[in-house]
Amino acid sequence: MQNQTRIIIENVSPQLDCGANAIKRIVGQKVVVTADLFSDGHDVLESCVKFKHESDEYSQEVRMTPTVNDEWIAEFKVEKQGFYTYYVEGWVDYALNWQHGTERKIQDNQYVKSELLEGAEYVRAILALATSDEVDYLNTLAYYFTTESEYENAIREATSYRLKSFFKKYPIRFLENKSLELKVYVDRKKALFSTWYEFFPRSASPDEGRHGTFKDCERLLQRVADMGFDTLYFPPIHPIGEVNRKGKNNATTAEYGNVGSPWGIGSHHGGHQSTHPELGTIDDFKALVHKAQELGIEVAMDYALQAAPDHPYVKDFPQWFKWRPDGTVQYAENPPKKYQDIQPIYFESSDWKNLWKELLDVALFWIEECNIKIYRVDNPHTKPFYFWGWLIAEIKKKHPDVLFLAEAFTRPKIMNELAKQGFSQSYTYFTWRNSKKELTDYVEELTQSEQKEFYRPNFWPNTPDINPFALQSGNESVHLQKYFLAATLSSSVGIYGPVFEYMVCAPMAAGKEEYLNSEKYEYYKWNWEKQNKLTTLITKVNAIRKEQDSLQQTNNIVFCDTNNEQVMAYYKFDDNKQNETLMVVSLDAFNTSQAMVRIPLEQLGNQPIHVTDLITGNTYFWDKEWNFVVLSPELPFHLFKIQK
Ligand SMILES: O=P(O)(O)O[C@H]1O[C@H](CO)[C@@H](O[C@H]2O[C@H](CO)[C@@H](O)[C@H](O)[C@H]2O)[C@H](O)[C@H]1O
Repeated sequence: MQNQTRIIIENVSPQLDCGANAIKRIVGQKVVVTADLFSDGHDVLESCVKFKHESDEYSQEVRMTPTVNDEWIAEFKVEKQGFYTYYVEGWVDYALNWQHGTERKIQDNQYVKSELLEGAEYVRAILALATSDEVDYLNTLAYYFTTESEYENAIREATSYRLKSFFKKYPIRFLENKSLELKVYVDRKKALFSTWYEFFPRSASPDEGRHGTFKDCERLLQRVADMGFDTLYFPPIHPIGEVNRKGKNNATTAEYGNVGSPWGIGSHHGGHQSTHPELGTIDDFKALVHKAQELGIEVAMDYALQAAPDHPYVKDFPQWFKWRPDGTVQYAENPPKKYQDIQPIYFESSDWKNLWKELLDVALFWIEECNIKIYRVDNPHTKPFYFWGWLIAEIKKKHPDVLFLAEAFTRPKIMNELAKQGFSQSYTYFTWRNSKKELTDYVEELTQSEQKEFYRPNFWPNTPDINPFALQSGNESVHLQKYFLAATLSSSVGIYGPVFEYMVCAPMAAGKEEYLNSEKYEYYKWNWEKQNKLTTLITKVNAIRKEQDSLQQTNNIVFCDTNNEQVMAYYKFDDNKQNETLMVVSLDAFNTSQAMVRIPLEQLGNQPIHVTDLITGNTYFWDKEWNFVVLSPELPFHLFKIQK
């Protein structure tokens, strides 16, 4: 049967893949919904957005208002973690249409007796819905509209705002139409705003030549907290395989005493639900996580689904690996990288249900036993998308607080798909974006395309796998720039800590982006007491990020023109425009840079501004559109708070 609705609803936004995937928000954010709505003829339309949290029985609704060219808009706030659904509903509002037409006839001095009788029908139709204190007024109206002697009162009330508000409140949704149901997934704030520090727990020992322990890590927590980091990410903490163990500098054979790569998980000491004996016990780890929490730090664990040849899984569940005719398993790879010390999990195994359950149990074990709430997921793009969709949904059902960072450095569509499958944050190409154009284009792509709805970037200037060419000079100014850019362009930032802070930079070989003597294959003794300019400025920038709401989100950004290719500037604002900042960064690590910066006058309300550099405390008054700045390699950025 043909649907008789007269409303066309098109271009509902935001939406992802026709509702197949959810957009993302954090608690307290708004979803601003727009849609095109129109019908044949000239009748008055009405529309609303209906939304509902998965735990609610009933939907709530907000009315849409027309903007231009048949586009309508409304917004709603998401208050709880988990899924919300929303859709647009539209109808021809015959009551409002009646009021609109009657008003025009009255203005034209026409006699509207028949229209008033019709109006009485609309008034009676809403009587049943009205509250007791509204009923009297509506009854009076019905009386006026049907009584000749009350004609003057009737035409006054027929055109009144009061009646209009009744029709708005109790709409008669005749032959309404509705859009597809869409989804938004709501996370806690940490999903959007986080400051990560990574170190290898085995390098936490203060004693030369001694393997670090969880207890040693506890002593470093205060330092991490003092620097303003809120997320401490550890590479895997499980027993490390002894068979095929890697040696220093990625050697495929280990020498006596080599500690191996922590991602080579599993040995006779246990697998993914055990801790490396030299780091300590599960109780020690629990104590560390607890102490970190007291200092406002969440410990993020690595979730790396692979097994060393001597992992207990290999013997106990051989069906979870793909055996070749020669009785071996092909080692794992992330081309061109070769991981000769680990075997990939076979997700298509005929025993896949038990396998998947086990992998879920691993994640739940650390969540439920040790209160872990953040996972950095190793190489998710080498495992099936549908597995991640399932796993994340299963965990979120019980623990909506748990967040997942996708460590996938691969093709853009694959990285996007992982985010759509539920990853809360993702690594990015920031690490390799250096010039003003590269950085601007990349951030605009992340914040102005559809990606802004589902992909939460986490900017890392370096990782244990990536010693980027840009940092290999060991130049302090470049390190300062990189941290500043990462921490102010994106609301989530992370560093592979001591190596970045202390500007360790020797590459494994010329033309390679791997670290020489990488901590991935040996432990270090760091002089954690050492403070330098980088430590001080990172601490300062992190403290400012905590105070300035505009730096706690990524999408509200506008790049500003400058007349120097080595100087970039960008303006950020919070959702209510209560907090506004302006960043100016020199990309020249060797020379003083001067530039004229064009401030975004329109966004600033076309008025003069005071800018206070939150790093130096200096204030400037800018009453023109173009303003002069000078930056030196010693302090290559301004972080201005804007005041009007
Ligand atoms: O493949 P990616 O570049 O995304 O890197 C991640 O996964 C790797 C495999 O887990 C991991 O590689 C390290 O561990 C391997 C297994 O022990 C070892 O063979 C590699 O030499 C070592 O780099 C990498 O660290 C991780 O970030």
